[in-house]
Amino acid sequence: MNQYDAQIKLMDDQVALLATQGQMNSVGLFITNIGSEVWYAYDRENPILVGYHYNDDQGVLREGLRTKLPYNLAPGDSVLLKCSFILETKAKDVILHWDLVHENKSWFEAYGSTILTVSVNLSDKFIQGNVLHEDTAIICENISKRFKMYPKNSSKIKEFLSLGIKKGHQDFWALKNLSFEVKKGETYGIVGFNGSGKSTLLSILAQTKQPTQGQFEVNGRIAALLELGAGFHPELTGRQNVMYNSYLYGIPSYEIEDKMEDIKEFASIGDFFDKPVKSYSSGMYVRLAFALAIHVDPDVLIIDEALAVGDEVFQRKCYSKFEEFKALGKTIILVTHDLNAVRALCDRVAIIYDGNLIFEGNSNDVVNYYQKMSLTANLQMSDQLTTEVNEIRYGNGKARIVEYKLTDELKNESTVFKTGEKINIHLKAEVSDTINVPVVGVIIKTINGIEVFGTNTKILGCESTTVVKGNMICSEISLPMYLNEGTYFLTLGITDQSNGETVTVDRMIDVTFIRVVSETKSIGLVNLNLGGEAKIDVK
Ligand SMILES: Nc1ncnc2c1ncn2[C@@H]1O[C@H](COP(=O)(O)OP(=O)(O)OP(=O)(O)O)[C@@H](O)[C@H]1O
Repeated sequence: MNQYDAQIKLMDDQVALLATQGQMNSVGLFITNIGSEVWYAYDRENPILVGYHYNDDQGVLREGLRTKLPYNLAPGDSVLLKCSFILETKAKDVILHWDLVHENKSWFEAYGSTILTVSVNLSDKFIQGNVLHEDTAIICENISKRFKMYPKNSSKIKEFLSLGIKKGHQDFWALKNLSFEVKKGETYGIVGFNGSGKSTLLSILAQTKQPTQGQFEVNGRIAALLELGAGFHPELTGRQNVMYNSYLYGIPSYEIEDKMEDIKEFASIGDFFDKPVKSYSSGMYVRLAFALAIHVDPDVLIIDEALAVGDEVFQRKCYSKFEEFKALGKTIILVTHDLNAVRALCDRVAIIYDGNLIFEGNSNDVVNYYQKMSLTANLQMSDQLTTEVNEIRYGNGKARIVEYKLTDELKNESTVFKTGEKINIHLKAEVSDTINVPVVGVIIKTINGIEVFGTNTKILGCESTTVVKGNMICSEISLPMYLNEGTYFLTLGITDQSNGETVTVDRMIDVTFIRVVSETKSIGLVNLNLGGEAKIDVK
């Protein structure tokens, strides 16, 4: 068995390798302590990564790695350096030489790139003690990320050849001074509109991108499910990709070989496990990626939208894995547009808007706030930030709810109901503009925001007639309370559902709450014991 001294992770997209001539298709890394290049045979059977090491006649350890790119790079294209591998060395420092080459049938034909040389002091930089507080899983301080936007490929070459004197790019700040902390065992959600910077943030945490400014630290091993199939090589089989990726996670091959059958079983993709991943459906990609991520035994699991692709059975399997992870005190960072999943899974949530972290709080408050944000066309951040989260109300204003009350079966006003009893929800709204198809609705949620039930006057069979300015909408929705004992929040609203579209007219989120008491005990959110029967025989 090997004894590993250090794990090197080297990433820096600010110093990406740049092809300058010909078509390049491989990235090579040479590691040497004395500066002379190490050559090694290229294995065509295993084209993704070839590792090599030996002690030279002076007893110095030499290493080389090569990664075949799945595409050709043209002049002006660059490639992000990302490397994580186990280095067997007793040396205190090493020098890494990165370059791009063109690999032909039997040999590397030409060089055509800048060669990047990096000195790595292993003792200082990579064998560090844990500097975080032991309760903290992740801490980010003033993280910013700038991308360089080049109008044309040639702008990049021109800038490079002028040694940076002629600026050919514009700066784009995708993240601006983000600071937050995630505690160990927390499930932390990140929501935000398209392009707000969520994936960029996760890539930084997963260490596939570097922040331009700021610092962050992660306590423990991190596994990330980023964009679909990221990290998988299309030509390799699922099994080979598992080996390759676990190598990147810094897990020795004997350890992952022991887990291979479990990974295969969890992924449940049958014979496809031994077929090239380029033949996979998007669902299969996710199954393999998720199976791998949870089996590398991470302390922190990062998930970017990936689960939406899997089918329901697999999603349920993943959610039960989440629960297991949470129970084990592991930390999860989840980016998703599925607000119900955020409510159900996350302890705390952050909203990222235009690269800024604008709001952080418990999942229910943040999701309510975010829903309001989504419906507010012109977001004025300063106004939004002063809004009280427990008074969230929005809509196009064509009608306004002016009165609501809850009554029991005897029409007495109440907020306490027995399981099985009827609840009547009365609502009155003043109309200030024409609404073609007014529909009144209610949503019932648990304290932690899970939507238990929702209905509306349309679903319940009411005919809607057009209302105009000066009219009053009066509605009553009656529902049997089959909820289990507990406290539930009600959201009330009016929508206009003409022409197949649903436009929110007035919506009051979590405007009131009820308490449900139950004489018959049961488990879960609903109580079906009222009509339930049971038999037990002893034979
Ligand atoms: N490599 C890059 N070069 C230039 N701009 C980039 C790069 N990667 C991302 N961006 C830009 O940074 C911004 C944030 O992108 P990011 O993918 O992080 O957003 P997101 O919130 O994850 O979006 P979505 O919800 O659509 O996935 C976007 O404007 C995007 O165009």
